[in-house]
Amino acid sequence: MSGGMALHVDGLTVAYGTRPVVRALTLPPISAGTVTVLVGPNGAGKSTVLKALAQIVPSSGTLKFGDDDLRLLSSRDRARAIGFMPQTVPPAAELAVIESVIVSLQAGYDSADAEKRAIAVLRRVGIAELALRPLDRLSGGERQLVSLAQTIALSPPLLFLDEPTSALDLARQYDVMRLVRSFAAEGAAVVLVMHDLTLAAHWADSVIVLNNGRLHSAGVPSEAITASMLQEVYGASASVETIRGRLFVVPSDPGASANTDERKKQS
Ligand SMILES: Nc1ncnc2c1ncn2[C@@H]1O[C@H](COP(=O)(O)OP(=O)(O)OP(=O)(O)O)[C@@H](O)[C@H]1O
Repeated sequence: MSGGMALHVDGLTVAYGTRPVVRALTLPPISAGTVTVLVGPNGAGKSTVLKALAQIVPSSGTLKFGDDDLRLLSSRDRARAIGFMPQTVPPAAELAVIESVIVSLQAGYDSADAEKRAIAVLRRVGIAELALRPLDRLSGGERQLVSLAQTIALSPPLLFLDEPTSALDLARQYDVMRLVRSFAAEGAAVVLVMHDLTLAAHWADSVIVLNNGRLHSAGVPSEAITASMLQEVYGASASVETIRGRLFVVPSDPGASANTDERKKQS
């Protein structure tokens, strides 16, 4: 943890038109040096919360990092302070991968050494070999990794990542989660939206459960991810098992095991 700094979200409210989507949301302080995962059903308001934190959508309420009011930052200071990775990767401009990272670097710094720094960022994300490839000729997963590289380029102390592993294969998911932990180890406060609760439980320090634009519960993964929460918030029948000290969400749909038995019989 870096000196007890924390992100404070108090009374956050967001409306699209006249429809409130996030309602007076107050979160537990999100400490620098930790990974927090925001979970909840489709439409709960997770992406909207991240966008409000990154000030991509207008909102009201308090947003502070330590003593700094995030709403008062200049656009350059904001680019240095906040990295936001959207759920949907923006349409590919006609740029090479390395150029897209240089553009992100230039949002916060003068361009000295930008190329060298961009290469270091691509290495860190494990995609240096893509440097000269045009963005619009990448696979979905490659494109998502480039989006992550753009987001972390300026090493911001606040990282907001919306489903950063959704297009990735299993090994790459683990790579990205390891990377996320390393940003936290270097002092960042990282907030991710994720749907995979088992993956979230393995990597997060805290889990925040959103339901219908409000805080349902929050805590360490074993406190927040429970069978009763899954039933209440998702309407899902599942149990939460601990295997070798790790938490797993296991569906209790009897149809699922019947299918498995059926498959065994057939093979
Ligand atoms: N630009 C927009 N204009 C109007 N309504 C929106 C807009 N974006 C989202 N919404 C609505 O706001 C609510 C919250 O959406 P949001 O994307 O924050 O949910 P989410 O929890 O991230 O969902 P998902 O898990 O499906 O990505 C939804 O009802 C959605 O339809």
